[in-house]
Amino acid sequence: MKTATRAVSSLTSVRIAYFGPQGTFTEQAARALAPGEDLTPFETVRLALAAVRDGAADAACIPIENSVEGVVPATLDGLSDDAPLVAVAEAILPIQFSVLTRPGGGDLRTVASHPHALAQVREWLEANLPDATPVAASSTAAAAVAVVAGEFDAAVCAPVAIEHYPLAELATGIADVGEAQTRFLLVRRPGELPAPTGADRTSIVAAAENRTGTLAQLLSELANRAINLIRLDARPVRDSFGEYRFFIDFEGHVTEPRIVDALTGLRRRCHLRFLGSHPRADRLPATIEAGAGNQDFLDAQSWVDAVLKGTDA
Ligand SMILES: O=C(O)C(=O)Cc1ccccc1
Repeated sequence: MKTATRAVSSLTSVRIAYFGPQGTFTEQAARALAPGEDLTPFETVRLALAAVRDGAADAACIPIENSVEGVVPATLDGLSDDAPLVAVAEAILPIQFSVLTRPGGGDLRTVASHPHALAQVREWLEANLPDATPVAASSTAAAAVAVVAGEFDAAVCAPVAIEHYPLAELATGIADVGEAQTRFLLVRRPGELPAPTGADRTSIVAAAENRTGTLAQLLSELANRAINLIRLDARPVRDSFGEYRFFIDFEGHVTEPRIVDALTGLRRRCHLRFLGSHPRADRLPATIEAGAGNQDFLDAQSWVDAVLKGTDA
């Protein structure tokens, strides 16, 4: 299976929490992001993140977004609540599914999986298992565990799940949308940042006030500096209906002068949480427009410094 990853080489002998149980897509991503490391499964994204926050794990691997279904809400909420965590690496996995059942067959009345997985095989299920009721499970592999326990009749899983559970493969390689991909993050407590590569992603959460033009003003801080926006999602703040947090990803790394300039502009306008700067799994280099490169920002700063010193005007 082709996997695009940017691994963090300094991650030696660390304990990695991942969204499990064994056999999830997230476990595959964790193996790609932290090869050879000690991996520990957690039942939910929130528990994996809590393990990093309380020091039980040094990093956590979690799914963040899917090309078909969009963001994983539990991940966005888990990163914006509680103590800050930052992403230090990402992996993008191609996603296809297997349908697993108990050996020996029997009626297939229920089919369980993670909601993102069910949404990605809806047409296949309607055509092939029209009598099976889809049931949400906490993860694809949790659905396999439940099938082994007799709670459901079939599970939509990662193809590797068959290696972990005593189940039979009813179908494999299925996906309503070919080329579906999911992006995963490796997150740690704030500390040393991965070095800039020229093909980086910076992620922030902005808690903007509900006023006319607020979001446009935030985005203009990026647009005015020719910084390419690569993701924008809103999540409700939960305790105040109609209020949202904006998850904003853009090209570039927090150590670059053009990004520092944008972040200070954004910070003046609203409360921010920094969610990390790390290499992009797709290795797409940042778009740099004429007059908006780091040297242009440094030159402009030098001119202001010279004006202040009285050596230029
Ligand atoms: O449940 C899993 O296996 C996960 O890792 C989450 C997920 C679910 C569906 C597609 C990609 C990732």
